[in-house]
Amino acid sequence: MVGISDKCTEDIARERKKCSFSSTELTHFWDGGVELTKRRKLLENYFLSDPELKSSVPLEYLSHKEKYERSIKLSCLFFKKISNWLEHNDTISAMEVYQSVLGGSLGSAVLKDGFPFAVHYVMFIPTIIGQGTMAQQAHWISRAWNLEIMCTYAQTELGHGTFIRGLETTSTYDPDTEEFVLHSPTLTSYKWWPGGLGHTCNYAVVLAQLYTKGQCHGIHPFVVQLRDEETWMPLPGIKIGEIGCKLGFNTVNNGYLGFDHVRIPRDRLLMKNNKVLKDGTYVKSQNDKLTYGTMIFVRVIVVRGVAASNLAKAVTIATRYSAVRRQSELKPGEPEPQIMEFQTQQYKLFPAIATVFAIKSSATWLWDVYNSVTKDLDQGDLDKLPELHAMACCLKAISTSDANQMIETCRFACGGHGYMTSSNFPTIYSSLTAAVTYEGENTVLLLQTARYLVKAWSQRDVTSATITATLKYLSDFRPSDIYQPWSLTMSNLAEAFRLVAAGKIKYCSEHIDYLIQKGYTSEDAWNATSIQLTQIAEAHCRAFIVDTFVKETEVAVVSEPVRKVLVQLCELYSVYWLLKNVGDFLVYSHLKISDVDAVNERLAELLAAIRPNAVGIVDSFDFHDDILDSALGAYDGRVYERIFEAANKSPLNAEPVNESFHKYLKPFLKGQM
Ligand SMILES: CCCCCCCC/C=C\CCCC(=O)SCCNC(=O)CCNC(=O)[C@H](O)C(C)(C)COP(=O)(O)OP(=O)(O)OC[C@H]1O[C@@H](n2cnc3c(N)ncnc32)[C@H](O)[C@@H]1OP(=O)(O)O
Ligand SMILES: Cc1cc2nc3c(=O)[nH]c(=O)nc-3n(C[C@H](O)[C@H](O)[C@H](O)COP(=O)(O)OP(=O)(O)OC[C@H]3O[C@@H](n4cnc5c(N)ncnc54)[C@H](O)[C@@H]3O)c2cc1C
Repeated sequence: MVGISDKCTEDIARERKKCSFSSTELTHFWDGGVELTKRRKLLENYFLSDPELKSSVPLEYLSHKEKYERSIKLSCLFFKKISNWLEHNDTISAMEVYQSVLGGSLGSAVLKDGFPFAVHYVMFIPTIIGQGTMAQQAHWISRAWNLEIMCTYAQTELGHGTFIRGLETTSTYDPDTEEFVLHSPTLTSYKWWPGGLGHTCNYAVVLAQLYTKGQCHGIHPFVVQLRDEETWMPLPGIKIGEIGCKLGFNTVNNGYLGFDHVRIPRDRLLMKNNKVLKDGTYVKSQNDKLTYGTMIFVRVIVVRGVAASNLAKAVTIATRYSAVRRQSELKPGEPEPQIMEFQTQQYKLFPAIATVFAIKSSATWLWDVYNSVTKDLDQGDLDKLPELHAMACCLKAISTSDANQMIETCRFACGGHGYMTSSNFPTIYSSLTAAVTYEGENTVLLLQTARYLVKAWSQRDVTSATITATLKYLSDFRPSDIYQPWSLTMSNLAEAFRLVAAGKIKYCSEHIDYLIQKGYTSEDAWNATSIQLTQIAEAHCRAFIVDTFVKETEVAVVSEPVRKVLVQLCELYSVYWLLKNVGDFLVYSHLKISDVDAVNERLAELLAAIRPNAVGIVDSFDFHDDILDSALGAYDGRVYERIFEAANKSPLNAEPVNESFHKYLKPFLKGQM
């Protein structure tokens, strides 16, 4: 084995030397500034240096029950440590600390397979803020924030996750006792999935159909106590448990919950938006979709906190591995090349790197818009809610779906070793792929965006004076029939994405109208167009992402070498997605068949240009080795030693002969069984 390590470390060191820009500067850009990098590192040192938060036995070798028990122990230690930090440091806000802990990176170094407390912070508290009156906020936020209670968000049921108007749990108001009576009338009405619900939480926001004076008013949020605060026993009428093993999230303690006529006081209905008065009178809010606010919040944070962050990890592992792994021959007789020299390998890695930066720039836009719309909502101004909803839906869907596919591609890029748990791809993949489904299944979310786009198309002339920035290209749209020469400038590429989106939206709208004229109902026409409808949402989202990325590269306060890298990545993102959907560009943009060769050439040039900087770029994500947790992706490149060390942690290697030999194999081989 002597020498292997040196060769790998030399290979990766050489990569770093040939980098044309400062990786540290790109880290600062990625974090949002020098100060934010400092703060992130401070927090990482504080948590990751604590031996109590490290585990000697890898998670995968524990039983399901042991995994859960360890996750609770580590979560308690971890959150205790957060409280200690916040007590003694006021330089970093609580919000920032929780973001970095729950935001997919720091937390994953401690609990690889997810936190049972995550939904408490990410959904319960935001729901109280968004849906509770001032008095309810004062009561519940202080209890939840001080960790006197542990809470979850119980919306999905066994029978319905997407179609939340179809939820079956009922909450019927009884004016005589001024209570609501919660009930699960069927098996399919059992709550199913909420994180931490199984054994970790004693309170939940429960979404249920509100009945008062014999009338149903649709789904509303109620704070419900599930377990006794001392004994943790389920309260009378509460049927509760854990839903069992899953592809991932096995330490999140997702649970089920049923109610048998459980009574709760009237003030447990969160009444910021809708109210039930003592006598049972229902008072409706301006917009019944305000009840859906928490979902928007989570969709917004998933884009960067889950999609970009997990893809960045995967591509860091695969790129570093590709710099030290040598295989095959490029030219006969020459030494085996680093696998990153193969153009096909570059095509697996570099578009994923570009996608991380692309998602990040859109995520920043989305977060800013979310904060500004939330302020408007507090003033009663709902004008920008539809645009926020439409963009949160498509960005959540496209970012998680791209990350899902690209993480798999990064695993493929690592050959057989990518399939080892010690590569960390299984955990990265399983935690990301869940996001394709949770918080709104992606197809369903794309159809929400499509609904907004089709509506915007029909109104584009009437509203062109007030049209929002993300839709302006629809009112500017002129079909691309008039010949215009194709060019590979960024402005032409961005324009081509807009033309494709607008052209496809126009086609879908006309197709729906055509089917309706043929006698379809509008619902049937919608369903019969829905494949293309999901594609218009994707096209709109891609055009938006390209546009946002281009603008970011123009205004970023960075040195010229860093800007050059960003521009190359932006162009690669555009060219890659153009070629993936080349048919659409031929139909709807100025691209002609005779131009396609030049686009393919440009792709090859960009891959070659990014090649020398690839390791430097992924280094700029600056993942601590404990966060990456990968035998293939550690900073020093000592891949083979780490794979070997990880294999020797297998409990099977603790003894030379396993007892199953004596019990079964030997009698079997000797014909005695
Ligand atoms: C730092 C990062 C850390 C992150 C860590 C995350 C870890 C957490 C892990 C897991 C958590 C997962 C939690 C969950 O999954 S909770 C459950 C989430 N469930 C869903 O998302 C359900 C999806 N379904 C829906 O959202 C809706 O039911 C629907 C698909 C939108 C359909 O609803 P409905 O049928 O009522 O609506 P319509 O289609 O008829 O549309 C009516 C109009 O309403 C508008 N609309 C819809 N939704 C919203 C919204 N959220 N906000 C604003 N407006 C909305 C829609 O556009 C229609 O408008 P129109 O004007 O056209 O009539
Ligand atoms: C890891 C994980 C954690 C979760 N955590 C929570 C939680 O904390 N709290 C909570 O309440 N929930 C939680 N969920 C539930 C999650 O929000 C739902 O699973 C999700 O919203 C999808 O709903 P569903 O499972 O009913 O899928 P379905 O809606 O049954 O989807 C099945 C298929 O039907 C298609 N489909 C459905 N409706 C339409 C339509 N209108 N048009 C076209 N196609 C359609 C979908 O595209 C999909 O292909 C979690 C789920 C997971 C996987």
